[in-house]
Amino acid sequence: MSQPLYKRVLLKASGEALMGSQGFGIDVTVADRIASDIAEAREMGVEVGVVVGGGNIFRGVAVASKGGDRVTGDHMGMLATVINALALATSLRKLNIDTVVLSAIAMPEICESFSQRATLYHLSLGRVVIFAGGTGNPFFTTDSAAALRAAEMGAEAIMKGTQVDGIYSADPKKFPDAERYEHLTHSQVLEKGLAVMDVAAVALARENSIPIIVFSIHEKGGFAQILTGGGRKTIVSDN
Ligand SMILES: Nc1ncnc2c1ncn2[C@@H]1O[C@H](COP(=O)(O)OP(=O)(O)OP(=O)(O)O)[C@@H](O)[C@H]1O
Ligand SMILES: O=c1ccn([C@@H]2O[C@H](COP(=O)(O)O)[C@@H](O)[C@H]2O)c(=O)[nH]1
Repeated sequence: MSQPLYKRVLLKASGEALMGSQGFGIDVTVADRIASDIAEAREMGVEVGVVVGGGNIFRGVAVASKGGDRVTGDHMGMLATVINALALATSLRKLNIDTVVLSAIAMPEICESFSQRATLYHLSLGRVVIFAGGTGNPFFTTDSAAALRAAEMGAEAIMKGTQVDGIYSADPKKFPDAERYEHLTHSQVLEKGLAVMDVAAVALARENSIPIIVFSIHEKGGFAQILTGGGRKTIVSDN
């Protein structure tokens, strides 16, 4: 097995990817596959924190766009990320991977509450830590939560596992001729307005000098490949 380049990373797993071909909700076979990729990373000795999106269930803008209250919509979106976190934890535990869910919104009957201290404690015991509930605040996204938790857990990189295999000159789903970048700086992502990740997330990663690696979460074994320096991806770093 190749040596990983990182000891501790934050995986941002696409919520939308979890629905598979269903169009909504969670396809357990997809959750199981993503869990097996995380298990592979653990077998390599990499400490893993995970933020899961909620796009397969709910995004706050859906309420706002129909004249509803954005904050309530965002609360619904954050609850969606808790559902996804519980599903992914279930898939990991089926593989005997010790996993804990820490939520930014207290719900003690369901999971532990987030704190940096709890995070570092669970990581030190070799557990996968899944961060649920985003940042706990409306008007943010789980990309921002990923950058925030990466900084708090001392992650060496944010691995954004998404629907596409890197950052392109334009959204490759809308512009098939768009070209993939191998490498960008955080500032270039912001200056060029490349919308694969939101501005707040990229700015926070830049401020804390945390590289972001964008890759496709649909590739089985793709996460381990990226961790060892292979695979198709875009690397965003300081220079
Ligand atoms: N310049 C770009 N390069 C690559 N992807 C882009 C770009 N601009 C827009 N995108 C789109 O951004 C999407 C990723 O955005 P987003 O983070 O919302 O999705 P996600 O990873 O599925 O997250 P969620 O967890 O919210 O479901 C890609 O699937 C792609 O279609
Ligand atoms: O910190 C956060 C994170 C998320 N939200 C809301 O949840 C949904 C789902 O997250 P995605 O990142 O879009 O997958 C998001 O659209 C927001 O409505 C939030 O309010 N705060």
